[in-house]
Amino acid sequence: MDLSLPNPSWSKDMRLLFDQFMKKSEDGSWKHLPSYKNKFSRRIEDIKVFFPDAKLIKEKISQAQLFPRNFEEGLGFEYAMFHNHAEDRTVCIFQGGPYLQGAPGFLHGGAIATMIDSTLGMTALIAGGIVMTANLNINFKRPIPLCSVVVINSQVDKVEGRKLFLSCNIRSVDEQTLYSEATSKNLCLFWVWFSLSYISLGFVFGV
Ligand SMILES: CC/C=C\C/C=C\C/C=C\CCCCCCCC(=O)SCCNC(=O)CCNC(=O)[C@H](O)C(C)(C)COP(=O)(O)OP(=O)(O)OC[C@H]1O[C@@H](n2cnc3c(N)ncnc32)[C@H](O)[C@@H]1OP(=O)(O)O
Repeated sequence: MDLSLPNPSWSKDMRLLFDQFMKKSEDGSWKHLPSYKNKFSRRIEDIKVFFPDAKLIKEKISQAQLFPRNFEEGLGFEYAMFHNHAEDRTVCIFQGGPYLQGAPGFLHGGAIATMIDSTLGMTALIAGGIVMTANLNINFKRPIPLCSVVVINSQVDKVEGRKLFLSCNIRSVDEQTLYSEATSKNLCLFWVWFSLSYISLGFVFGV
Protein backbone atom coordinates (compact mmCIF):
# COMPACT_ATOMS: atom_id res chain seq x y z
CA MET A 1 0.00 0.00 0.00
CA ASP A 2 1.40 3.38 -1.03
CA LEU A 3 1.56 5.41 2.20
CA SER A 4 2.49 8.68 0.53
CA LEU A 5 -1.06 9.36 -0.60
CA PRO A 6 -3.43 11.72 1.24
CA ASN A 7 -5.24 10.35 4.30
CA PRO A 8 -7.76 11.97 6.68
CA SER A 9 -5.01 13.08 9.09
CA TRP A 10 -3.49 15.41 6.49
CA SER A 11 -4.09 19.11 7.13
CA LYS A 12 -5.43 21.49 4.51
CA ASP A 13 -1.89 22.80 3.81
CA MET A 14 -0.60 19.27 3.30
CA ARG A 15 -3.42 18.44 0.87
CA LEU A 16 -2.94 21.71 -1.00
CA LEU A 17 0.79 21.15 -1.48
CA PHE A 18 0.24 17.54 -2.50
CA ASP A 19 -2.30 18.62 -5.12
CA GLN A 20 0.04 21.33 -6.40
CA PHE A 21 2.88 18.85 -6.91
CA MET A 22 0.56 16.27 -8.48
CA LYS A 23 -0.45 19.00 -10.94
CA LYS A 24 3.22 19.73 -11.66
CA SER A 25 3.72 16.01 -12.27
CA GLU A 26 1.23 15.95 -15.11
CA ASP A 27 3.79 17.10 -17.71
CA GLY A 28 6.39 14.62 -16.41
CA SER A 29 8.82 17.24 -15.01
CA TRP A 30 8.06 16.04 -11.46
CA LYS A 31 7.38 12.49 -10.35
CA HIS A 32 5.48 11.41 -7.25
CA LEU A 33 7.53 8.81 -5.34
CA PRO A 34 5.45 6.07 -3.75
CA SER A 35 6.46 4.88 -0.29
CA TYR A 36 5.88 1.55 1.43
CA LYS A 37 6.28 0.13 4.92
CA ASN A 38 8.34 -2.89 4.10
CA LYS A 39 9.49 -2.92 0.50
CA PHE A 40 12.77 -4.89 0.40
CA SER A 41 12.26 -6.23 3.91
CA ARG A 42 10.26 -9.33 3.16
CA ARG A 43 12.89 -11.32 1.33
CA ILE A 44 16.19 -11.95 2.99
CA GLU A 45 17.80 -12.62 -0.41
CA ASP A 46 16.98 -9.09 -1.61
CA ILE A 47 18.83 -7.56 1.30
CA LYS A 48 21.78 -9.92 1.06
CA VAL A 49 22.40 -8.66 -2.47
CA PHE A 50 23.13 -5.18 -1.13
CA PHE A 51 24.54 -6.01 2.28
CA PRO A 52 26.28 -9.40 2.02
CA ASP A 53 27.60 -9.20 5.61
CA ALA A 54 24.19 -8.50 7.12
CA LYS A 55 23.41 -10.81 10.01
CA LEU A 56 19.70 -11.06 9.51
CA ILE A 57 17.42 -13.03 11.73
CA LYS A 58 14.80 -14.55 9.46
CA GLU A 59 11.78 -14.26 11.79
CA LYS A 60 12.61 -10.66 12.71
CA ILE A 61 13.32 -9.39 9.22
CA SER A 62 9.81 -10.35 8.16
CA GLN A 63 8.57 -7.78 10.71
CA ALA A 64 10.93 -5.04 9.52
CA GLN A 65 9.37 -1.75 8.52
CA LEU A 66 10.75 1.47 7.13
CA PHE A 67 11.29 3.56 10.27
CA PRO A 68 9.35 6.73 9.31
CA ARG A 69 6.40 4.59 8.17
CA ASN A 70 6.16 2.89 11.53
CA PHE A 71 3.54 5.06 13.23
CA GLU A 72 -0.23 5.00 13.08
CA GLU A 73 -1.88 7.36 10.63
CA GLY A 74 -1.36 11.01 11.59
CA LEU A 75 0.62 10.37 14.79
CA GLY A 76 4.14 10.27 13.39
CA PHE A 77 5.67 11.02 10.02
CA GLU A 78 3.18 11.98 7.32
CA TYR A 79 5.03 12.82 4.13
CA ALA A 80 5.12 12.62 0.37
CA MET A 81 8.08 13.12 -1.94
CA PHE A 82 8.32 14.42 -5.49
CA HIS A 83 11.39 14.16 -7.67
CA ASN A 84 12.55 16.42 -10.47
CA HIS A 85 14.82 14.38 -12.72
CA ALA A 86 16.22 17.29 -14.79
CA GLU A 87 17.26 19.20 -11.67
CA ASP A 88 18.37 16.20 -9.51
CA ARG A 89 16.07 17.59 -6.87
CA THR A 90 13.56 16.07 -4.42
CA VAL A 91 10.88 17.93 -2.50
CA CYS A 92 9.33 16.36 0.58
CA ILE A 93 6.16 17.74 2.12
CA PHE A 94 6.10 16.74 5.76
CA GLN A 95 3.60 16.94 8.60
CA GLY A 96 5.12 15.81 11.91
CA GLY A 97 2.51 14.36 14.25
CA PRO A 98 2.10 14.51 18.06
CA TYR A 99 4.28 11.44 18.77
CA LEU A 100 7.32 13.28 17.42
CA GLN A 101 7.50 15.86 20.17
CA GLY A 102 10.83 17.06 21.53
CA ALA A 103 10.65 20.44 23.28
CA PRO A 104 7.00 20.97 24.31
CA GLY A 105 4.96 21.84 21.23
CA PHE A 106 7.83 21.31 18.81
CA LEU A 107 9.32 18.50 16.76
CA HIS A 108 12.17 16.41 18.19
CA GLY A 109 15.52 17.09 16.49
CA GLY A 110 15.89 13.37 15.81
CA ALA A 111 12.56 13.35 13.97
CA ILE A 112 13.72 16.30 11.86
CA ALA A 113 17.02 14.50 11.18
CA THR A 114 15.08 11.39 10.15
CA MET A 115 13.15 13.28 7.50
CA ILE A 116 16.27 15.09 6.32
CA ASP A 117 18.16 11.79 6.01
CA SER A 118 15.19 10.18 4.25
CA THR A 119 14.86 13.01 1.73
CA LEU A 120 18.59 13.36 1.06
CA GLY A 121 18.89 9.55 1.00
CA MET A 122 16.11 9.27 -1.57
CA THR A 123 17.68 12.00 -3.74
CA ALA A 124 21.03 10.18 -3.59
CA LEU A 125 19.38 6.81 -4.22
CA ILE A 126 17.76 8.07 -7.41
CA ALA A 127 20.97 9.72 -8.58
CA GLY A 128 23.41 7.00 -7.63
CA GLY A 129 21.70 3.69 -6.95
CA ILE A 130 22.14 1.93 -3.61
CA VAL A 131 23.76 4.44 -1.23
CA MET A 132 24.46 4.86 2.47
CA THR A 133 24.68 8.13 4.34
CA ALA A 134 28.32 8.55 5.43
CA ASN A 135 28.01 12.03 6.85
CA LEU A 136 25.13 14.32 7.80
CA ASN A 137 25.41 17.90 9.14
CA ILE A 138 22.34 19.76 10.32
CA ASN A 139 21.83 23.33 11.50
CA PHE A 140 18.57 23.62 13.43
CA LYS A 141 17.76 27.31 13.03
CA ARG A 142 14.18 27.57 14.29
CA PRO A 143 11.99 25.06 16.16
CA ILE A 144 9.33 23.40 14.02
CA PRO A 145 5.83 23.51 15.56
CA LEU A 146 4.30 20.08 16.11
CA CYS A 147 1.65 19.12 13.54
CA SER A 148 2.65 21.95 11.18
CA VAL A 149 3.49 21.32 7.53
CA VAL A 150 6.96 22.05 6.23
CA VAL A 151 8.72 21.66 2.88
CA ILE A 152 12.10 19.92 2.57
CA ASN A 153 13.99 20.92 -0.58
CA SER A 154 16.96 18.71 -1.42
CA GLN A 155 19.41 18.53 -4.28
CA VAL A 156 22.57 16.84 -5.50
CA ASP A 157 25.33 19.48 -5.45
CA LYS A 158 28.31 17.48 -6.65
CA VAL A 159 29.33 13.95 -7.59
CA GLU A 160 32.91 12.73 -7.19
CA GLY A 161 33.25 9.11 -8.24
CA ARG A 162 31.08 7.13 -5.83
CA LYS A 163 30.67 10.08 -3.45
CA LEU A 164 27.55 12.23 -3.69
CA PHE A 165 27.39 15.63 -1.99
CA LEU A 166 23.88 16.83 -1.22
CA SER A 167 22.18 19.68 0.59
CA CYS A 168 18.70 20.59 1.74
CA ASN A 169 16.69 23.11 3.66
CA ILE A 170 13.40 23.00 5.52
CA ARG A 171 11.03 25.93 5.16
CA SER A 172 7.50 26.82 6.16
CA VAL A 173 4.76 26.47 3.54
CA ASP A 174 4.83 30.25 2.88
CA GLU A 175 8.67 30.00 2.56
CA GLN A 176 9.08 32.85 5.06
CA THR A 177 10.66 30.74 7.82
CA LEU A 178 13.88 28.80 7.38
CA TYR A 179 13.79 26.01 9.98
CA SER A 180 16.84 23.91 9.16
CA GLU A 181 19.67 23.49 6.71
CA ALA A 182 21.72 20.34 6.11
CA THR A 183 24.46 18.84 3.98
CA SER A 184 25.29 15.20 3.51
CA LYS A 185 27.81 12.93 1.90
CA ASN A 186 26.39 9.68 0.58
CA LEU A 187 28.45 6.75 -0.61
CA CYS A 188 27.37 4.61 -3.53
CA LEU A 189 27.81 0.99 -2.42
CA PHE A 190 28.62 -0.37 -5.84
CA TRP A 191 31.40 1.06 -7.90
CA VAL A 192 29.37 0.20 -10.99
CA TRP A 193 27.86 3.63 -11.25
CA PHE A 194 24.30 3.86 -12.45
CA SER A 195 22.97 7.35 -12.65
CA LEU A 196 20.15 6.27 -14.94
CA SER A 197 17.58 7.59 -12.53
CA TYR A 198 14.53 5.94 -13.87
CA ILE A 199 16.19 2.54 -13.81
CA SER A 200 16.97 3.14 -10.12
CA LEU A 201 13.41 4.24 -9.54
CA GLY A 202 11.98 1.14 -11.14
CA PHE A 203 14.42 -1.02 -9.24
CA VAL A 204 13.44 0.35 -5.85
CA PHE A 205 9.75 1.00 -6.33
CA GLY A 206 8.79 -1.44 -9.02
CA VAL A 207 7.27 1.44 -11.02
C1 LIG B 1 20.12 2.77 2.25
C2 LIG B 1 19.14 2.46 1.11
C3 LIG B 1 19.25 1.03 0.75
C4 LIG B 1 18.40 0.36 -0.05
C5 LIG B 1 17.26 0.95 -0.72
C6 LIG B 1 16.06 0.15 -0.54
C7 LIG B 1 14.84 0.70 -0.41
C8 LIG B 1 14.62 2.14 -0.43
C9 LIG B 1 13.43 2.57 0.29
C10 LIG B 1 13.44 3.75 0.93
C11 LIG B 1 14.67 4.59 0.94
C12 LIG B 1 14.60 5.64 1.98
C13 LIG B 1 15.92 6.32 2.07
C14 LIG B 1 16.46 6.12 3.43
C15 LIG B 1 17.86 6.69 3.49
C16 LIG B 1 18.45 6.36 4.81
C17 LIG B 1 19.94 6.38 4.67
C18 LIG B 1 20.57 5.93 5.93
O1 LIG B 1 20.14 6.25 6.98
S1 LIG B 1 21.94 4.96 5.82
C19 LIG B 1 22.21 4.49 7.53
C20 LIG B 1 23.24 5.35 8.21
N1 LIG B 1 24.51 5.15 7.61
C21 LIG B 1 25.28 4.09 7.90
O2 LIG B 1 24.93 3.23 8.68
C22 LIG B 1 26.59 4.03 7.18
C23 LIG B 1 27.65 3.29 7.98
N2 LIG B 1 28.91 3.42 7.28
C24 LIG B 1 29.27 2.59 6.29
O3 LIG B 1 28.58 1.62 5.99
C25 LIG B 1 30.54 2.90 5.58
O4 LIG B 1 31.37 3.72 6.35
C26 LIG B 1 30.27 3.60 4.21
C27 LIG B 1 29.53 4.92 4.37
C28 LIG B 1 29.47 2.66 3.28
C29 LIG B 1 31.60 3.89 3.54
O5 LIG B 1 32.39 2.74 3.62
P1 LIG B 1 33.23 2.28 2.35
O6 LIG B 1 34.16 1.20 2.81
O7 LIG B 1 32.31 1.95 1.24
O8 LIG B 1 34.01 3.58 1.94
P2 LIG B 1 35.42 4.12 2.47
O9 LIG B 1 36.47 3.40 1.67
O10 LIG B 1 35.49 4.08 3.94
O11 LIG B 1 35.36 5.66 2.01
C30 LIG B 1 35.22 6.00 0.64
C31 LIG B 1 35.40 7.49 0.54
O12 LIG B 1 34.36 8.17 1.29
C32 LIG B 1 34.93 8.98 2.33
N3 LIG B 1 34.14 8.83 3.56
C33 LIG B 1 33.77 7.69 4.13
N4 LIG B 1 33.07 7.93 5.25
C34 LIG B 1 33.00 9.26 5.38
C35 LIG B 1 32.43 10.14 6.36
N5 LIG B 1 31.77 9.67 7.39
N6 LIG B 1 32.57 11.46 6.17
C36 LIG B 1 33.22 11.97 5.11
N7 LIG B 1 33.81 11.18 4.14
C37 LIG B 1 33.70 9.86 4.30
C38 LIG B 1 36.34 8.40 2.56
O13 LIG B 1 37.20 9.37 3.05
C39 LIG B 1 36.72 7.98 1.14
O14 LIG B 1 37.09 9.13 0.41
P3 LIG B 1 38.31 9.07 -0.62
O15 LIG B 1 39.49 8.60 0.15
O16 LIG B 1 38.44 10.46 -1.16
O17 LIG B 1 37.87 8.06 -1.68
